[in-house]
Amino acid sequence: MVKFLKQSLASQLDVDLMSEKCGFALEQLMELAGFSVAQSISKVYPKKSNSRVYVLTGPGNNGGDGLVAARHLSHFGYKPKLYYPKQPKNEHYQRLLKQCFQCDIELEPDLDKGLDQCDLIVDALFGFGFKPPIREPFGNALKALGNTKIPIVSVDVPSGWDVDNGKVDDSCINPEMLVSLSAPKPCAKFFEGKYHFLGGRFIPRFLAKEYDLDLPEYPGSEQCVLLSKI
Ligand SMILES: NC(=O)C1=CN([C@@H]2O[C@H](COP(=O)(O)OP(=O)(O)OC[C@H]3O[C@@H](n4cnc5c(N)ncnc54)[C@H](O)[C@@H]3O)[C@@H](O)[C@H]2O)[C@@H](O)CC1
Ligand SMILES: [K+]
Repeated sequence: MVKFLKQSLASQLDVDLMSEKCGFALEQLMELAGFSVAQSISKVYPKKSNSRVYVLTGPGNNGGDGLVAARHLSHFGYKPKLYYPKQPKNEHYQRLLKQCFQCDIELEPDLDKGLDQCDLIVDALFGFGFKPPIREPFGNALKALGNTKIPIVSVDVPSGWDVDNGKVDDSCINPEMLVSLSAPKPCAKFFEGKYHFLGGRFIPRFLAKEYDLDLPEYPGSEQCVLLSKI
């Protein structure tokens, strides 16, 4: 079984990946992370019955993964829409959003309407950078996700959960699928959904060793691996 990467170490790993030590750019990692999320979704939710995907996109890199996943899902034949209430001004995010628009992905700022008209939700609001308490408008969005019956796919961390300790109360969201990125965070121990994937296949072997990560084998050239299925 893989080891869990607690919040402080996940941030440190991120820094190491993008330092001179490893030489990655954020754009590269995010592309691979988001692609692995889209690929995981395509393995579980057939596009015929789950084509309308509402991607809830947060203000940080977890949201960036959501934008990348939305673009790839569109290429795979799904019909994503975005909830993106806090759009960062920096060029990287502006480019990711433009790429979504060029794939005919629209914004749906009306949360109720977006949830009403989708078959699948991608929760890309917050990952390992989340620090409670929640600030609006995201409290509202999480409340809506906590009440819906539509399946939720959470990117890296179920949004609103404590990264190291899991659910903070009964109103927390219950994703059906979790795609952990690079390595599962400790909150994944409390995940009770059906499908737990690992994606973000970019950790160099020496770094995995340094962080004492026992990563599973990815099958062939796949970008994701199913860790457990209930
Ligand atoms: N090393 C990796 O594995 C990689 C991780 N990536 C993604 O990057 C994520 C981490 O990204 P970040 O460090 O940007 O963090 P997040 O995107 O998890 O969250 C940070 C953002 O959320 C806001 N925020 C934090 N707490 C809040 C609260 N209580 N209420 C409202 N807003 C709040 C912050 O102001 C910031 O904009 C990972 O979970 C993963 O999805 C990938 O993009 C790239 C590589
Ligand atoms: K998330």
